[in-house]
Amino acid sequence: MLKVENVSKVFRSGAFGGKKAKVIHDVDFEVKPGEVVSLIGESGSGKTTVGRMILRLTSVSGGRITFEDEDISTLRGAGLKSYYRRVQGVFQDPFSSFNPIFKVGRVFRTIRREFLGDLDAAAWEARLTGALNAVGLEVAALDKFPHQMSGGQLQRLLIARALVLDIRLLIADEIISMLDASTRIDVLNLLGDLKRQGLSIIFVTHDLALGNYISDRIIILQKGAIVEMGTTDRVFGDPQHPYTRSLLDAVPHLHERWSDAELKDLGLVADTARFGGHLIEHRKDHLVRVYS
Ligand SMILES: Nc1ncnc2c1ncn2[C@@H]1O[C@H](COP(=O)(O)OP(=O)(O)OP(=O)(O)O)[C@@H](O)[C@H]1O
Repeated sequence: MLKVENVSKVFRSGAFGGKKAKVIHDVDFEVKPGEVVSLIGESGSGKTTVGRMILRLTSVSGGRITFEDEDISTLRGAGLKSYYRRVQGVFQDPFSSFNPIFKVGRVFRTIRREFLGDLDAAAWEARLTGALNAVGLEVAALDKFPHQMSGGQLQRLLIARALVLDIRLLIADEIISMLDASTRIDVLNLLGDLKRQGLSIIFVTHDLALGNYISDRIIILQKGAIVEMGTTDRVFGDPQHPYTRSLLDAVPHLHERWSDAELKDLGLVADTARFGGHLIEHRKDHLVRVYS
């Protein structure tokens, strides 16, 4: 579905763009329908730049990106609009996506005007209600101002804004790093639900523990290059690259299960695991609670 083929990125700076910095080196990977792929790496490793290139927010310097067999760099006008109906991004700071002086419903009116002008009022209402319900919000939420909502609710609204379109791929760039533990679980569970409904997700994170929980495949980026890529079980269970190993070593207790006695002491069920220093209770693919 999405193919990122030998992509590189050079940023130019200085007078007349004389200074060049190559920040992405021959990045090559694929995302299949309904697949969650995590891009993991330290700050500055190039995760956001890769996501922005896929979203065409920044250009590609070398290689190419295709979505459903179309080279996205060639898309213009109606073709580009159609692309954004299928591919959308949600970013780290939800507050920055809303203008504080307008009610949050405005972002949905903008989306309708830009992409869904052909829908009549009833079809639009049905679509909007469906998208909001999918993220656990009511239409009444649209009447609030951003400051009247929590970070998690705003993040849900942004996901709903993407869902109101016919998206097939969501780029989720550090979308839970600013949320508190319980809201993180809500948003992760929501992503899990969307994946089960067939949505592909590129989950950008520096947090290996969360990448572990949510992804089918893991891509480890270091200084703009992929150093390791594979199924989540393989990368976490048998890391090949020293950089992956060092990232894993930095996460305490990954994969370590609490003993039954410990769980009993805490009054928890056995289906509980400890990820990255958090104790995560999960049932049937659903996170229930995180204990820090
Ligand atoms: N517009 C730009 N101009 C010049 N350099 C840039 C620009 N955007 C990003 N970079 C550089 O590209 C490199 C990769 O940055 P990027 O934001 O993609 O990394 P990241 O892994 O997403 O980091 P973080 O987790 O901190 O967001 C960094 O060295 C950064 O300084």
